[in-house]
Amino acid sequence: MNRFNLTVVKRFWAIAKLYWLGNEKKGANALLVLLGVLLLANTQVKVFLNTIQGELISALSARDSARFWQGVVIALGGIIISGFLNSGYGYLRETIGIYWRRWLTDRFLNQYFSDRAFYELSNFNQEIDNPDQRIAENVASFCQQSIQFFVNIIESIFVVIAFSFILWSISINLVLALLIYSILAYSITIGFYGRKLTQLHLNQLRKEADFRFGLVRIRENAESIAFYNGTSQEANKIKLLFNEVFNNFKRLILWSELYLNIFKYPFGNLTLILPAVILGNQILIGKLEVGKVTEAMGAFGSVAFSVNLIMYQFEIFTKFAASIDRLYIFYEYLKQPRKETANKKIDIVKDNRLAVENLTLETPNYQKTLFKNLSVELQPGQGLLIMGESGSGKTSLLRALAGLWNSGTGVIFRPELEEMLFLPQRPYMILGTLRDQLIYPNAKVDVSDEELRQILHRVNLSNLAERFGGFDVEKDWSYVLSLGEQQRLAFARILVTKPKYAILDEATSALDVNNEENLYRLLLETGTTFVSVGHRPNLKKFHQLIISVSLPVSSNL
Ligand SMILES: Nc1ncnc2c1ncn2[C@@H]1O[C@H](COP(=O)(O)OP(=O)(O)OP(=O)(O)O)[C@@H](O)[C@H]1O
Repeated sequence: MNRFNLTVVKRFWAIAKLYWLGNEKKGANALLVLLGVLLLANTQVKVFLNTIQGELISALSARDSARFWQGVVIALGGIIISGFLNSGYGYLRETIGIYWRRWLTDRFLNQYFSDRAFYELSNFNQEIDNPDQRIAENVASFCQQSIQFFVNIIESIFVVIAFSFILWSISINLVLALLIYSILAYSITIGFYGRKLTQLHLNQLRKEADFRFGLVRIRENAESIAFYNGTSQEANKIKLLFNEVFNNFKRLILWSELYLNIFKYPFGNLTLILPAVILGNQILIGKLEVGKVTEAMGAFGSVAFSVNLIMYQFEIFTKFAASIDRLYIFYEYLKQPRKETANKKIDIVKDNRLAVENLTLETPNYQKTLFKNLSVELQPGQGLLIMGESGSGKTSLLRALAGLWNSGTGVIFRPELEEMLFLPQRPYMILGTLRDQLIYPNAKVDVSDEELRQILHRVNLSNLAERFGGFDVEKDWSYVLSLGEQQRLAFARILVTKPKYAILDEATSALDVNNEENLYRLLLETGTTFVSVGHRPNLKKFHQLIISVSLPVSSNL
């Protein structure tokens, strides 16, 4: 096996063993054994049918009618049994695949959401493109294709063993020819075409994902694009992405269809004449019955097909190898502990208060120092207002409080994140019902519809539930609500969740002054300790502490 193959196999096993040696191994392996048994039975039927085929030809050439019809009846029995076996193992194969996929998807999702890997991936990491495609598509093809390959390999082994005996019994030359044929086929396909095709498939997967992601972004930002009248810009960009898909695909089919098939088909079709060439002489001198050539051709073809499975399914295999590669790199990335920033790292100390001491904050890659030596402490129930020019680092300070950014020095004292509710600058509307929106980020909260209705009334969204048909109706809320309504809805989460601490990043910026002041009055009533970022002077009266961050003191570039 060359190095290319070894890497693929090693990478494959690193992921596959998680399931097959993991906590579900008993059930999974039992199904696999059952699959093996069905395959074995299927091979036996195949061998049997092949022998009967030779027998029918021999009976015809001997003009023996009784022998012929007896053969037909037996063959029909075998054909019916093969139908049952094939459908049984096909069903079982797909069942194993989908169970494995469910398990592996779950595993990837757990890691994707743990330690906020998804945030790091979408903000700081450029190596792992399109994680969504890796979880949705690559996991699927990994599981389903591997089962398919497993079936093919096991079936091949059975076929090779069973039919080799038959070939051996007819002529040893057949077995030798088969051996040489197989070695040649294997080394040419893997050695010559393997690496190139895998690389092309890898590129194709990436480019297809980029193209799709481009289209999803347009859907998500449809209104802004329409307002800007940016359609021609967007169309050009998407067309460029598709062009990449097109160009790579052209290279791919050049290799997979033209160059590979020029070798694959003639080489495959050789099996049609080779047995006749090898046995021809013996038939001509009357040492063998004609039916033996038919039998040998069937057996030779089956073994050659099985041994050269990799050649016949080479395209699928290289595509599969590309999926393994993408999944393995993703798996390795998720597995490692989330990177700690090298030397200058802000300390977070869990405490029953919110305070920062000598905090110097930098952008994640240390390009810019946002502010230096900031110290401030909040007493329970107090509010802190952070003001300052755009780009001065107000949101970044909140990112540091949440632990999303940690480049810099100093200490942050804060409670567990579960006790803090963050309302980001862009109100985030999850997919789901109105109730889901209100109780977010909790999945379940013990509040009645009546209480929710009252809360909506207090944030000045009185008829929202009625407008959309109740609390259980699913909508794309970011489309059907105005920005100000979304901000009020997000604010209502504070009244539902009643967190000890709330962090508001310009959470009322889209509201008129009356609505904004109403929300802050409600916030004061709850006794929550809070930090707000805002620009309007009218906010000052709701906060005991006010700090102003100024534009970056230095650039580290
Ligand atoms: N992921 C990032 N990597 C590097 N720099 C970033 C990143 N995100 C933001 N910045 C930079 O950090 C600086 C501070 O950004 P921040 O969002 O904290 O500003 P802000 O004061 O909240 O601004 P605004 O009032 O406009 O919302 C900006 O110069 C911004 O360009």
